[in-house]
Amino acid sequence: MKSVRIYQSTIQTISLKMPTSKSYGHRSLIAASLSKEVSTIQNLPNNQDIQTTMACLKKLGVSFRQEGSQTTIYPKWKIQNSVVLDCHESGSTLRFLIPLVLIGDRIVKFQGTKRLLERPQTIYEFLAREKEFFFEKTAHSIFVKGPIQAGHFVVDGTISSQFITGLLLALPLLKGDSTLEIQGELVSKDYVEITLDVLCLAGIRIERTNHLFMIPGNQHYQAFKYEVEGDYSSAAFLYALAFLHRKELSIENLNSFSKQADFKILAFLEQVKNRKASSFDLEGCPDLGPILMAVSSQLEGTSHFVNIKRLRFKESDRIEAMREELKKLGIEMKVGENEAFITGGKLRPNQILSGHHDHRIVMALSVLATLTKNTVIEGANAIQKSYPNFFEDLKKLGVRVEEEG
Ligand SMILES: O=C(O)C1=C[C@@H](OP(=O)(O)O)[C@@H](O)[C@H](O)C1
Ligand SMILES: C=C(OP(=O)(O)O)C(=O)O
Repeated sequence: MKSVRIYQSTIQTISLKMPTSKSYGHRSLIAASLSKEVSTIQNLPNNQDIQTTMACLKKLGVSFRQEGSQTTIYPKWKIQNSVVLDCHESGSTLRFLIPLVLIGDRIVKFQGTKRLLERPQTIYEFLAREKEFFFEKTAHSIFVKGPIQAGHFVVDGTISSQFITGLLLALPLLKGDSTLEIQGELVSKDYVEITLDVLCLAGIRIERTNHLFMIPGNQHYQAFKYEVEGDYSSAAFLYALAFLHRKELSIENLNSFSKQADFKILAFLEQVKNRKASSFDLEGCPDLGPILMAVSSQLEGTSHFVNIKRLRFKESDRIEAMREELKKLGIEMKVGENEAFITGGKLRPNQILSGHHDHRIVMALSVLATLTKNTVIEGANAIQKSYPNFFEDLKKLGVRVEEEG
C-alpha cells in the first residue's frame, strides 16, 4: 500500500479493540529477555517496532515461541563480538538497548534508517565521554563498547525519556550501586513510570526521590507472566475521529487507570467538548501532537500548543509536517520556537497529502480526511510502525478508504 484515498464519510457507532501498547510491549520483552527463566506475555502488539525489538533480542541469543495470543520468551542473553543490531525506525529499541549492551565488553554495531540515526543520541554521547566507554556515531551506524561501570550518572532530562528508560533497565545489572540524577525537567515522564512498572514486575528494586533514582547493583530480573494493555496512543486517533463526527466510541481493551502518557487524550477531548479552541501542553505526551493539531483545525478559534519543540525529533519533524499538510488543507498553523497556533477552518477538498514517512502523521491526516471530499495520503504504509490494522479499523467504523499501489 503506497497511498490511500479517503472519502468524506459517515461514522458508525461500534465497539472496537485496540492494538496493545507498544511502550509496554518493548519493555516487557526486554525485561523478560534479561531474566534467567522463561516468561510469558499475552497480547504482545504485532507491529514493525515490536518485531524490530524481537529481531534484535534474537541476535542477542533470546528465542520466542508464539502460540495464539501468548508469546513465550526463552532468555539466553549472550553478546557475540561485532553483532549488528538493526533498529530500523524504532527510537525505543535503539535507546533501550544501548545501555544494556554496554554492560558487556563486546563491540556492538547498531544500525537503522537514515531518520533514526538523525534523531538525538546526545545523552549517550555525553555519558561516553564522562564514563569512558566507546560510542561512535556515523551517518549509518552507531558502534558501542563497554563495559560501563556503576556509579553516579547525571543526565539531562529535557531531551528524551528514552535515555532514562535505557539506563533504568541496565543499571540494576551492574556490579555496584548506581544513582541516576536527572537535571532539568524530566520530559515524557509517564513513560518513565511505565518503565518502573515493568521493572517492578520483574522484581527489580529502584528507589526514587524527586530527581534522583537509587539503583542497587547486582540485581536479577525475575521471570513473569504479563498481559499487555490496550494502547492509548493508537486509540487517540479513533477517539478523535469519533469526536470530530460527534459519535460515541467504545473501546474494549483499554485500562481506565492506565499510566500511559497518551491516556491524556481523554482529558484533552473533554477540555474541547464545547468545540472551542484551547491550549494543549505536549511536554508529557508528544505522540498526541499530530492528532491534537488535526482536531484543533476543526475547533472554533485559535488553539495554542506549548512545549512542542521535541516533536521535531520523531519519525519526522512533526511540527513542519503538520504545518505543511494543514496548509494544503487550507488551515493556517503558525509556529514559534516552542509553541504553535492553529486556527480552525473549513477543509479544502481534493488534496494530495504527504505522510512524511511517519505513522502518526498518516493517521492524523486520515482522520481529518474523513471530513472533506477525496483526499489522497501518500506514504500510508508508515502505519505498520505502530498500528498495522489502522485502515481496517477505519473501514469498520464506516470510513471509505481505498488503498492504492
Ligand atoms: O518510552 C517510550 O515508550 C516512548 C517515549 C516517548 O519518547 P520521548 O521520551 O523521546 O518523548 C514517545 O514519544 C515514544 O513514542 C515512546
Ligand atoms: C516516536 C515514536 O516511537 P520511537 O521513538 O520508539 O521511534 C512513536 O511511536 O511515535
